Amino acid sequence: MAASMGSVYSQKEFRSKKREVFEDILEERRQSSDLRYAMKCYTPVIYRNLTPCTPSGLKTSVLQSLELQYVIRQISSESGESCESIQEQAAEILDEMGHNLRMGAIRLFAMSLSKIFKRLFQKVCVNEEGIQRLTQAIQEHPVVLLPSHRSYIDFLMMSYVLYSYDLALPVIAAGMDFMGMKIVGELLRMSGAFYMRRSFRGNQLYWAVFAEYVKTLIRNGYAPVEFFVEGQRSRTCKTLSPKFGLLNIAMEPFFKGEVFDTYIVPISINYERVLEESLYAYELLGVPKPKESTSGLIKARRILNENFGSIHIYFGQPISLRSLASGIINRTQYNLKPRHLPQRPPEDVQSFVRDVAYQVELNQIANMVLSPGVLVATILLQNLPGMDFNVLVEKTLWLKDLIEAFGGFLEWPDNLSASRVVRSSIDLHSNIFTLVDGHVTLLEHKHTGLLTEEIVFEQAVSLLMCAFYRNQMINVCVRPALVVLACEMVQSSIKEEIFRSFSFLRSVFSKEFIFFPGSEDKDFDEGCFMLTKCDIIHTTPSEIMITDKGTIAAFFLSKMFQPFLEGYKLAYTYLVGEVTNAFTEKQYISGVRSFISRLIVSGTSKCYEALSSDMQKNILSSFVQLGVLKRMKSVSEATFCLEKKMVKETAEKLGLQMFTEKLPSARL
Ligand SMILES: CCCCCCCCCCCCCCCC(=O)SCCNC(=O)CCNC(=O)[C@H](O)C(C)(C)COP(=O)(O)OP(=O)(O)OC[C@H]1O[C@@H](n2cnc3c(N)ncnc32)[C@H](O)[C@@H]1OP(=O)(O)O
Ligand SMILES: O=C(CO)COP(=O)(O)O
Repeated sequence: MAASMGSVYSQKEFRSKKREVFEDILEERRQSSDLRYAMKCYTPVIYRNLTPCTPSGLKTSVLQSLELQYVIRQISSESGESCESIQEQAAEILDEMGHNLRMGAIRLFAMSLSKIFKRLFQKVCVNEEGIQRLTQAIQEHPVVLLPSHRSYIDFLMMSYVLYSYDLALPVIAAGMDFMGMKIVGELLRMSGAFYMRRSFRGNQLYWAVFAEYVKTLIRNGYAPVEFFVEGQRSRTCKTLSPKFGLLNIAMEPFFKGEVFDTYIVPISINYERVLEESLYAYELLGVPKPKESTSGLIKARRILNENFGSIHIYFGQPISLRSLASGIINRTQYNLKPRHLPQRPPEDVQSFVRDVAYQVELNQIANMVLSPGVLVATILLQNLPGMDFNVLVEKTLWLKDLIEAFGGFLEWPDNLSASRVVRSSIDLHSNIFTLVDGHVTLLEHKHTGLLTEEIVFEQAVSLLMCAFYRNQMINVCVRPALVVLACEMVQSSIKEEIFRSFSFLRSVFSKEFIFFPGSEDKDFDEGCFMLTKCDIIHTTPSEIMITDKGTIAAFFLSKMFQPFLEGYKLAYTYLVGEVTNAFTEKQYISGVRSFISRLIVSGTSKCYEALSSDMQKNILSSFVQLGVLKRMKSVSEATFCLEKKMVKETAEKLGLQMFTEKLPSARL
């Protein structure tokens, strides 16, 4: 029943396994009383070895645990503070943290969310087999639910779906942002939220309380534990690199033999249109995220008049930790010390946790159900400022075949003509695309006069929103596309040279896209397999050639990733040409953003996507990894400085034109 790391399918096998039946759970809601649904008899499927425990009983058990008592004594002996006072601090942390799951709150949400979801969404489709697998898993072992994270709707919808299918409601790791929301903060806590600080490195007591709280939830099998391995909502709709801390904690009861097994369930939630789409674009351009507040929530009610299309929720194959770890993790090492002594995870466990996190995200990506709007956005971005509607329809059908051949899963309404499908996608995204006199254009991009920084900003907002939807399928294309880019950059057909260039690009873009650690060879082979399958390349044991038939597709894939390539080049130009001293991330982002904005105003570049703070943060992290930048930790804020010799050396060593070809002059 459960997939294990050894038997985990490759991307392409995963995708062929996805043609499952989806049920629209809003259909029944549109035909029967929401009040009856909210008040239904709810006797959920639960873990067979469940240790019943009230929210306050849970906190008491955490406070009295051997692990936490040990840490309290350790802190007391180091700090000289009394154990009683530290115990009080621990109790306060638990009061701030602890969930307070109540059926009353759940039923209130069931009623209100039914009305809200029916207003906002056309359908909410759930894969039935996924629910059946989850029902089985919940009864057998403690379950960790790991959904993708694109919207606040994610966690509301997760509990809503589990309630709808009479499954045990999850307890959910929630950032502190929500706790401060008047009334809502406590409502969420009563709906299963447990609150945690965004980051608590170095806070030994907080980490010990938090870790023991989560491990007690897992040991008791109290409820499925839900959290977002990405750590926050993705503003670009690309999967964010995983956070490991909470996952490591959730896996520890298994490592220590306190539970026989634990199921990790990757869940893919894909939106035809995301509520926060425009907020994300402004945030990526430097406008701070509005603080979560109840008044803000009430003001946002105007979106109830908008249509956000359909949602697809794919519950993936539950992954058995026991199967995954067999032959990889030597669990006897945990028996060498008393279990209650906190232990930093050993190296093999750290890399295992990292690998599980990446595998979960690759599963989330492989199981995303894409909508036609993703194709329209991708094609329009390559035909700015606009294009003929009929040509768009033709190209959309062509791209649909390519994406399906690459193993992507498209929800395409077969009962409608292609032009109807494209037309309804344009209508759904009428805040991004316009269709006038048979011509489709991207909003704000019809401008013909002189550009100013203000106009560039508005154009960037609509372009980033369009890129947001293209990014829903970018991980489906990344492997073949990097092979194509490598072929273009080495200007040779020698496979070995192309592989070297591919590996470099894969490491440069390791923060932009999700690659399983250490799987360069496998990713290269998979990229070549996908291109060969579509006749885009021809390979011999030592060569790779782009076929005549494949030039259009190759060009398309290359152009799709051009914004990333150009964005990294522009950042390199800025760093080498403009930066002299050490700088903070904030200084860098504002400096490079105005540098690029000036290039766009002057017509030297059209790389609006490089204005995004997400890309610039990834560039910093990537250049540090490459040794092009050095990161200096400091008490307040990390600073960076250019390793000039490394920059040239790195570029020559890797022989990549990306760093050697003539670049636009840095000083304007
Ligand atoms: C019927 C209808 C009902 C409806 C009813 C509605 C219900 C509705 C409920 C509302 C619910 C709201 C839900 C909001 C949703 C969010 O608010 S999402 C945002 C908050 N959640 C998360 O971030 C979860 C994921 N985050 C994490 O896992 C992060 O690790 C943590 C736990 C936040 C810590 O982050 P961090 O401090 O930045 O550090 P991180 O790198 O992750 O690792 C920290 C430690 O982990 C350990 N670690 C790191 N790497 C590894 C490794 N590879 N292996 C092992 N250990 C490792 C180390 O000990 C490390 O510490 P150091 O020794 O390095 O200092
Ligand atoms: O993840 C969160 C809410 O779901 C909180 O973090 P962000 O607002 O950064 O996404």
